[in-house]
Amino acid sequence: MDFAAYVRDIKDFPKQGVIFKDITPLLNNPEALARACEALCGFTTNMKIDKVVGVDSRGFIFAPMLAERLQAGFVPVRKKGKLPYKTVSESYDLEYGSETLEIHTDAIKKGEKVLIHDDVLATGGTASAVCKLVEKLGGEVVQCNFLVELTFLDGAKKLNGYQIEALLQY
Ligand SMILES: O=P(O)(O)OC[C@H]1O[C@H](OP(=O)(O)OP(=O)(O)O)[C@H](O)[C@@H]1O
Ligand SMILES: Nc1ncnc2[nH]cnc12
Repeated sequence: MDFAAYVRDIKDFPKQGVIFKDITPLLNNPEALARACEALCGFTTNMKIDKVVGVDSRGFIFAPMLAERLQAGFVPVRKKGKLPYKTVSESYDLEYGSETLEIHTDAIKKGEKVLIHDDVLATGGTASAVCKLVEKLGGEVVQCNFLVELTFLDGAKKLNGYQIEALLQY
């Protein structure tokens, strides 16, 4: 399927100079949504996955669907101040700002195999912060998968040593 036909460019959002990859047309189309989910699952064939981590907020769209299909648990990584229990946190820069992400301390057990999912890999700041959070809890990151990778922003370099998969590359 031509997934690219369902991702549109929005110029200067959320800031001047950024070309925002908007995945809502893909979410809006039942066939594209189902095929995208299937393809993301396909990246993990023959892998044992205990937990799927989704990143606040657009990572929350597919990560629970992937978890259900992979018979894994779902773990939300949230922006600062949103998780109610004890957390560990990590601050980072992304394409258009900086942020702090948090995870519950009991969300991942030592040695668990973890798939990290987010909609977009841009500079890699977000995903590498999430890898650090998982590892702080003793989890093993077995793959980071994305709908979209903006290769010109070199996010893969920041994720050196991790397996990265993306449905679409620009
Ligand atoms: O590779 P990076 O440069 O770190 O950028 C990628 C991150 O940016 C976006 O999230 P954003 O923080 O805009 O939050 P949102 O999902 O709530 O829109 C996107 O969903 C990724 O999480
Ligand atoms: N250009 C972009 N489009 C959509 N999400 C993003 N997150 C970081 N950069 C982005």
